Amino acid sequence: MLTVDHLTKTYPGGRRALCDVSFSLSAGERVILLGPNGAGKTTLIKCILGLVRPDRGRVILNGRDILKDPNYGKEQIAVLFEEADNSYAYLTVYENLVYFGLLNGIDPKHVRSRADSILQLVGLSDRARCLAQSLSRGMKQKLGVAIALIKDAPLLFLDEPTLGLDVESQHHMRLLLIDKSLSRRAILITTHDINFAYAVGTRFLFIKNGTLIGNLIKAVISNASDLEKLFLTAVASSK
Ligand SMILES: Nc1ncnc2c1ncn2[C@@H]1O[C@H](COP(=O)(O)OP(=O)(O)OP(=O)(O)O)[C@@H](O)[C@H]1O
Repeated sequence: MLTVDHLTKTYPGGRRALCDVSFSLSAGERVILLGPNGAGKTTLIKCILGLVRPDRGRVILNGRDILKDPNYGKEQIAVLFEEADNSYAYLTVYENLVYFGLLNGIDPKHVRSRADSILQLVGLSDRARCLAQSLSRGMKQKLGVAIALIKDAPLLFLDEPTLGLDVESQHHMRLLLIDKSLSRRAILITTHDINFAYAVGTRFLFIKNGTLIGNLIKAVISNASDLEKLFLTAVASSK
């Protein structure tokens, strides 16, 4: 579905944020991007989305180069950035979903029932009539995911989706991401939470200093502490 091919990026006046990064992502996969602070995770997502222009490389989605055809990329990828407040404070939860559904081309005849089912999926049905501004941080995060999901894009990118969530909300986020209703999508997630990563991921990419230093499928990893050990070893042994 998605092929990232030799992406390289140096910010003006900065050091290299991405160095020859290549990987692929198929439908049904939940790929976790793990890396220390400043490793290049957000830059990678932004380059794929065309929000940051890479110096070199290609991003091929269903055979089309989305760096040359950014509208196709925007259509096909839903994204939630770290701590991004993507909702309108003075609309209710439900109104936000209907608004973003319509904005993303959902048929007006179906947008309400789709909003209902997404709210149920993320566990926000009982808050449907609340103003977005009245939600707690965790609930806002759920609304953010709901807004990303209503787009019905085959690719979903989530940048640190559990940041600031309490234990129960983290648990719900895990259940949501492995729910069978999302199983046909390809999901790319950045996180620093190893337990969450292991519970949700089907494959793990390790990145350090802009370079991919590991690409492991879940079958070769026994548990979350094994994942942590493999990650720390890869980070320690790369320059
Ligand atoms: N707009 C920018 N201008 C200059 N340098 C930047 C910019 N954005 C990021 N960087 C630098 O690029 C490198 C990669 O940053 P990036 O935000 O992609 O890392 P990250 O892995 O997402 O980090 P974190 O885990 O802390 O969110 C860092 O050295 C960072 O300082």
